[in-house]
Amino acid sequence: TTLKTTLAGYKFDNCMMNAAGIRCATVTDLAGLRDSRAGSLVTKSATPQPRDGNPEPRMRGLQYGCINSMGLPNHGFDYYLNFLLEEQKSHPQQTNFMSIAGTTLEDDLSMLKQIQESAFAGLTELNLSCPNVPGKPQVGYDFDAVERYLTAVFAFFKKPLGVKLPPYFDLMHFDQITAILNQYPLAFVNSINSVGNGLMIDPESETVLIKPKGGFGGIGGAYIKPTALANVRALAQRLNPGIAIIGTGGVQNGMDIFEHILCGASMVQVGTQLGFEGPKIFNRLSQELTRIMAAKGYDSIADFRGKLKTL
Ligand SMILES: O=C(O)c1[nH]c(=O)[nH]c(=O)c1Cl
Repeated sequence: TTLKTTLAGYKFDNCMMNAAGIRCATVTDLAGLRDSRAGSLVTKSATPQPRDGNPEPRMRGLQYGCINSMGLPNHGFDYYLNFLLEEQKSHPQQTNFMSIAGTTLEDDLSMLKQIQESAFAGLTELNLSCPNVPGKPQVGYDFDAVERYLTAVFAFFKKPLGVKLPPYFDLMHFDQITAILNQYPLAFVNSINSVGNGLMIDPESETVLIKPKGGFGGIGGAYIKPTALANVRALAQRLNPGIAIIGTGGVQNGMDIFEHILCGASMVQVGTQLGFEGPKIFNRLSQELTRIMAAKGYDSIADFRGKLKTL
């Protein structure tokens, strides 16, 4: 039984990795992921300059997941590109991802131009779905903007690139977004980001839990697995076969990873639960998934990827 996977022509020893934003903001965090059983790592979404992010408290663990309104705190584009370039020299056997989330198209294009001209040989994840920058709507919910962004990007960017999408909740929206995405040479689509602008309350103190945006924040964890699986499945059913899918959302155990792959994912990312358990979680998840596959008689994830049955 093997957990290895391929995505956009790149080989990974393990089909699981971190989700951008969780335990990946500093070199120490990133080295911890590299030294774990994860098959790859993705950096915290970068902006051209370092950002402090939103006022605290801005993230809270909950009974079945978490709420966050971090506001894109990060050490800036150069910090993460430098880490990834060093990694290529010290650990050439692992392919990594760089996540970028400019607050304007110009910022995204500027970072992509620097990636294009750099020696970075991994994959780029263009985050179109940060729900927590006050005053900035999610690009992923503005289909004309998605078209404008991808047309501008692919006018010059030749390295492997995918997009991180927000969750959609209407079958027409799945049709519309995939009709756009299928027009571009995307290496992958990563679905989903947190379910935006949820609200969690402390009824004792009759107060919201986080400070930014009156308490509104992105929801992650077990709460969002049904939405995540539906998005992975709907995209897999509609995207050109050349566009791989990364499944993200609601993963707590090996069976959740199995379900994402059954829906069509070639790589599965772990966020909230990684935040709770740390990179050692990939030992547990790998063991659990291996046991599930062995019990079902599957040797590799290709044996069951996308093979969800309907009734
Ligand atoms: O507030 C954040 O930093 C954040 N939080 C999220 O839940 N998803 C994102 O893409 C980002 Cl960029």
